[in-house]
Amino acid sequence: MTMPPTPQSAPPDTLQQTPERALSDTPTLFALLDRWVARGWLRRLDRAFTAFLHREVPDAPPLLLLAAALASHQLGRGHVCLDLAQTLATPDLALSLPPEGDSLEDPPPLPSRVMTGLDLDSWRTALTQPELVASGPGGTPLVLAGSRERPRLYLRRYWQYEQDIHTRIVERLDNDALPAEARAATDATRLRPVLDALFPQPEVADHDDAGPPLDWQKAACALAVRARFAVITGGPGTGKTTTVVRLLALLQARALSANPPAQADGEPEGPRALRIRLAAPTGKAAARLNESIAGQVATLALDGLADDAERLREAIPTEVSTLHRLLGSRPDTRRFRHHRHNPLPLDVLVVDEASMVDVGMMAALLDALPPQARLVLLGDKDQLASVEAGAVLGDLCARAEGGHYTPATAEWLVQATGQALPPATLDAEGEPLDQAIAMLRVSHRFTADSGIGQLAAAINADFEAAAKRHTIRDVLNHGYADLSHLKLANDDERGLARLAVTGSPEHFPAAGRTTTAPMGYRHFLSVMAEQRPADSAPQEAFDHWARQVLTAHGDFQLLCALRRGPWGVEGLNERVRQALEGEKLIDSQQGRQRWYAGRPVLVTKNDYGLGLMNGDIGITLEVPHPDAANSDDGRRLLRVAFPANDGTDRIKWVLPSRLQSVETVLAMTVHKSQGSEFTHAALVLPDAPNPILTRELIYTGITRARRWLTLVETGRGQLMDAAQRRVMRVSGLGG
Ligand SMILES: Nc1ncnc2c1ncn2[C@@H]1O[C@H](COP(=O)(O)OP(=O)(O)OP(=O)(O)O)[C@@H](O)[C@H]1O
Repeated sequence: MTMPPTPQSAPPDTLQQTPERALSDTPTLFALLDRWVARGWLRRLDRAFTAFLHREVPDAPPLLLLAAALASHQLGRGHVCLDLAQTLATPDLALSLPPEGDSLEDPPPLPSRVMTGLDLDSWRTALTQPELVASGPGGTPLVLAGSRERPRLYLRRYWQYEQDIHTRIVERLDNDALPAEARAATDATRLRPVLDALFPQPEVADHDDAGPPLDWQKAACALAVRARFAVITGGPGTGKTTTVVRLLALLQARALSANPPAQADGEPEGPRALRIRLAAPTGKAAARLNESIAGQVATLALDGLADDAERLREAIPTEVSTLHRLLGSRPDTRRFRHHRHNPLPLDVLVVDEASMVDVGMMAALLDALPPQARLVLLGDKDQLASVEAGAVLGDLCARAEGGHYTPATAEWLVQATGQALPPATLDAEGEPLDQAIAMLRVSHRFTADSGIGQLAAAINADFEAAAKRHTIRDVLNHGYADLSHLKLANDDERGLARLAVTGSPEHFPAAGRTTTAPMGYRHFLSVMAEQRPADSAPQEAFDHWARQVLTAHGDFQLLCALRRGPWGVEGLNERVRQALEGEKLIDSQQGRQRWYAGRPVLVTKNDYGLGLMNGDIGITLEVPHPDAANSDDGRRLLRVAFPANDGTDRIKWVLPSRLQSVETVLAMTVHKSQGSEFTHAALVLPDAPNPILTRELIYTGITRARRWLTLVETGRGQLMDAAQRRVMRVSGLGG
């Protein structure tokens, strides 16, 4: 993009000596924006947007243009809007300043210097510009919303997204708008026997006189039956999938046993099964849900729920598609094939890993949903949100911990489930949205003796700083069998190499006492070397081999927080490549070859032509040259094997040269790892403080580990520092 011209040039000294002139003089403001762009503190896009506003309305006050530049900039950082009061309180947080400081000479003035003396009233007054700013619907490019004390400036499209999401959810929460038969179906006394059958009480009574502990899964299922919108949130292994499979069984059983409507000729039609669709934001997350849902549906006890249990089982789908595929994404446009005028042909939609869904996608999804259809969102509210603007699930679930169920909801739940809610979760003032949200609170994967579970809980706890540090230290020193705490010095190439190659099992307290052990990358590279079929073997043998290599690759992943630096993706990718080459597990000709057998790659952009989605992982493998397949002449070439991620176990073989947007994934950022899990995850923290290290990032990294976690500290204090820092997302959803 070429930079639009600066309206007039302002002498650079003016900027250094009196930077506050940028607030009253447009050329000075643009000179300042240019300096910020040159330093990477602001995006070119933000500057271009501001120049566009200036062209539209040349006398727009500089204070308005500054707010517009900063509002635009927030979108690239996950915020939906600019919170003016917060920006005045901490101006420097509005730009992308390098966390380690800008060491280059002659840095431009910081926002805190420019905005000295600016108060909220003056800023808000400058935004009174009817051609550019409105307080609601209209055609202006900007919208000023929020309260007088906390005004929020939006780019119109994002304001509209939030409005649409809010309106559509409110509509869905209104049960009175449901047809009478659907309302009757939420009759608690009719639900009770079905819920009792689907959620039997554990036979072993591990409870005291107070009665059995509340089964939140049963309560969540009941709440989700009541409305056309429901959220089930919970940490890893708390039973989100378990609950939703039972919810689908309940809804489908009811549909299949409903009185069939009469046809025109008086003959009853067969009962109509619900059209249920399952979706997830990434191909990887879709494949994972597909696997766990298929397992659960196959073993679900359905006796007593339907006359024909097998027919019911078959009517619960297990195929999961990506949201893009479901909505019908089209290359090079933000528009989808499905929208309100061409709604999705479905009755129930379940979206997993909803924490990764940004405002734009959520608005599109709600727009494409037919009015009577149900939407059930599943996800972990404590995980990192999407890198795109908006943390919709986190916003919706802001009050989930406290429940806020009204007495009416509590009473209904007693009748529907036979369970009383804990008094701490009741609130006579609870809002309609609260009644549709359930938080699962018991992990069935990470029990009390799991260090992964304990560490995740300690990082997430809302304790005061010293108590939190204490708890985290206790967990790390406890000696849990599944948790290794490793400290690596910056120059400890051998320690890093050992971790990457072998997984450093010797650092786990139970090493040697279990039949299986945590692995490193040697595992998948050995499977690749040892299980390769002969060149003359049929294609199926190569597909089978690729599946085994991909599965083995999922047994270990090095995760990190940053992209740059020795402990970021770039540094680690290179250092680990050298380590693997040193062990003769790969041969990249000392890094001269970009493509080599064993190179794992991550797709970084959707490629509709190849059917690959952002986040897909493939492994480069050596296969026989097509011309040499039958002659055994040893000619080979490299192809990258990807799982089809479409509910089948198909393998897609892609020529490396066709892959435009991929990167080596010997190390992966935690952001990119969302929606994936690894048998052994090694989370490497950087050696210097960095604001990107937050509680959400550490929690997300830790919970990528299914069985073993190695926490690697390379400096001092980064873990404790991060545990105290929360991601702050500015938005208007969820209060
Ligand atoms: N009430 C329960 N009693 C015993 N085991 C359970 C219960 N609920 C779930 N599980 C088991 O716990 C494991 C995790 O459950 P599930 O996959 O439903 O959780 P999830 O929240 O969807 O997990 P994920 O983090 O993978 O999304 C499964 O093996 C499941 O069978």
